Amino acid sequence: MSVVVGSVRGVDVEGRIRELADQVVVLRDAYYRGSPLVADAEYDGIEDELRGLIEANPELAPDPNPLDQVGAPAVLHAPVRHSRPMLSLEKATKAEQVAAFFARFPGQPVVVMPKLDGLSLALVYRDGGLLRAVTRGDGTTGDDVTQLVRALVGGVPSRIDAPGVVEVRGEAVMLRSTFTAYNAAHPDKPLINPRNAAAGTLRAKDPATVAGRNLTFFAFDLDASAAEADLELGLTTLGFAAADMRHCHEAEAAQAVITEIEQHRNDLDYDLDGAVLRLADRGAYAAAGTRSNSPRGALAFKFAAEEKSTVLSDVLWDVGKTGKIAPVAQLEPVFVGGTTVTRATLANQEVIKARGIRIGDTVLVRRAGDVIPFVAGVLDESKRTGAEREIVPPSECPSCGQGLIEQGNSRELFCTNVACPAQTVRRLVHWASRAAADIEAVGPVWIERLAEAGILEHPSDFYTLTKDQLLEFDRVGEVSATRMIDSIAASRPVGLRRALIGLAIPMASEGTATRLCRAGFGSLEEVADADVERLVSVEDIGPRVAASLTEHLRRLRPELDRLRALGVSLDVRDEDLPPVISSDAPLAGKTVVVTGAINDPRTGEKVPRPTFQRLCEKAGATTASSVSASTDMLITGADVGASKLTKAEKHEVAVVDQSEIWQLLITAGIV
Ligand SMILES: NC(=O)c1ccc[n+]([C@@H]2O[C@H](COP(=O)([O-])OP(=O)(O)OC[C@H]3O[C@@H](n4cnc5c(N)ncnc54)[C@H](O)[C@@H]3O)[C@@H](O)[C@H]2O)c1
Ligand SMILES: [Zn+2]
Repeated sequence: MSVVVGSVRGVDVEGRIRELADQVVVLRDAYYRGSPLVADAEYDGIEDELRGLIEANPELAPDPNPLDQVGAPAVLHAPVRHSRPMLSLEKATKAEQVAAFFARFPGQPVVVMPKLDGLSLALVYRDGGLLRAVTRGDGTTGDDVTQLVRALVGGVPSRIDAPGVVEVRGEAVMLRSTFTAYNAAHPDKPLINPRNAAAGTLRAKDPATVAGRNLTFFAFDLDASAAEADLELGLTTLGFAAADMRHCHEAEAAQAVITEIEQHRNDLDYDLDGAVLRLADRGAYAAAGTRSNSPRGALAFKFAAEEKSTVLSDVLWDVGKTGKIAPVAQLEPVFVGGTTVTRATLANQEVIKARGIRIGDTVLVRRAGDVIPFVAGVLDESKRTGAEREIVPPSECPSCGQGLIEQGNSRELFCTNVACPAQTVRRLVHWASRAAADIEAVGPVWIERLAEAGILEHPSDFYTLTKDQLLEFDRVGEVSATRMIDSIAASRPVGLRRALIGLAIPMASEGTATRLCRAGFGSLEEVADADVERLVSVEDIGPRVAASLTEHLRRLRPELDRLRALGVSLDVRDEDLPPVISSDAPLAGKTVVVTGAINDPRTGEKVPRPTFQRLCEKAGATTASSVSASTDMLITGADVGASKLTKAEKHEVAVVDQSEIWQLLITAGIV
């Protein structure tokens, strides 16, 4: 499209190129200083348009061309020149571009790995000792951040077993778990996203000011005269955690790995914004050389954006099932994380205050996987017109009008009225939800109508509904009334675990319900009658959760009796008991590690690794994520990384092809 714009505007092309080039410079500068003005996806759009115009009109290329430059002329505290430039990467979004990359290097194996979203670091070792750690900077000169790296970055060995000068490059990321924990502990100064957090951490002048902001290093590049030719093997032999690399010999296999990485991007504890393809052989990579700002021997495949900016048009205060009143952002529709988002959470009033968010602001919205979209912060405050409005928390419940109470450090608001209509509806909707009783045919709209009519207040009321009662409502026929009654009836065997989930006890999670079942509780009444002491003896149940369980279940005790009387089972179900593994299970007592791509041999279909691991567990195995001395067996799928095999060899672990395990699973009747 950008090229069309250029040719239509004709004489304007030169002006447009200048405008875009200026924008790129300004946006990069802000970004590398730690306060981005737009989301990455929008910045990339500007670069793409500029690139398109310059390709169509090479004679109009600006001089200097910002697209030929890397990073930004950052403010450097302690400049260090790199041994060779730290470059950007050529970008691809289509399978044809992957095929073209393979065609350029016939016969060369390629590793495909996640493109981690952090910041790159060069680690220089001399005679085994860490000499310095340097940021990318403008690609030629970076900042010496050795002190900070020693204090805060995990995965950087202070000594390695290698002579002479060795340079390892990789990405320092803030793990998602660290990011979440940090923001929970510092509601007054939240970090906007893990990438920005990592970059900001290594810009600090004094490690003390960024305590707790721990980062993790994953290596993806190695310069050493006496190391293995294979990149991954070279890195892991020296003791570095490498980005998960998969060896591929042709474009199709690489494309499959790229797709797999994208599909599983949210199972990982770090952000990734794409996959990187790179020649596996270090010599071949070096021989391929570089362009003005990117190596020829690598290619970055970009994934769909998980962050975008949009306008916050309003804030509503939503009453939840536990009475919590939470701010919900109303957004101008924006396509992010694979769907169009119009609502996002704003957490609580303290978060709003800390992030300085106002109605009318251009905000950054983040949606990663199944995580509820949330407003991460305000972008570009200079866009404010003065028409923005403060976000004012309500002083009374938007549903029942009762005064609110504030709780905890983040001053969360609660309506404590047990008869609050909004809460009643939310609790009923929760009881009917899939994770609980799963009353599929009675959706939220119906629940609200039935509650308004006064015939639905407690979960037990579902089980007294009659077809005649339903037929009295507008637009309800015989068929839908029967469907609803049948669906309610089918939910009677709900059982201990899902009934407990359905009752939405504050602080009790789905995991709490699972653990109570596994700990030997036979019914919900038994949980309700247990004292705190017995509850805390269950693994992972602490005193606060136990107190909440006893308090709320005691209040709900009459409701449990009503449910029972109406034929609802609150007993533990077989499927919720710990699996019984007999000593003759085919993998009993074995600790196994699964690696590579797993396919069901009967259908040829791909099987996600966690699913296959669960099958192994059913066969008696304990699964682990990495090979160690206690591993009994490494189960290999297709395209296995060299490092796992080397490690298995080192620890004398049996390497077993997946086909043998499938055979065991089939014979034992597990699949
Ligand atoms: N929001 C903004 O205003 C703004 C402004 C400028 C740049 N940006 C963003 O910054 C990025 C700019 O590109 P860039 O040149 O910094 O990075 P890039 O996207 O070209 O990729 C190069 C970088 O990828 C990293 N990387 C992660 N995993 C890797 C792996 N396995 N192998 C090799 N490299 C790996 C390295 O740090 C390397 O420096 C883009 O994502 C862009 O959206 C945003
Ligand atoms: Zn209320």
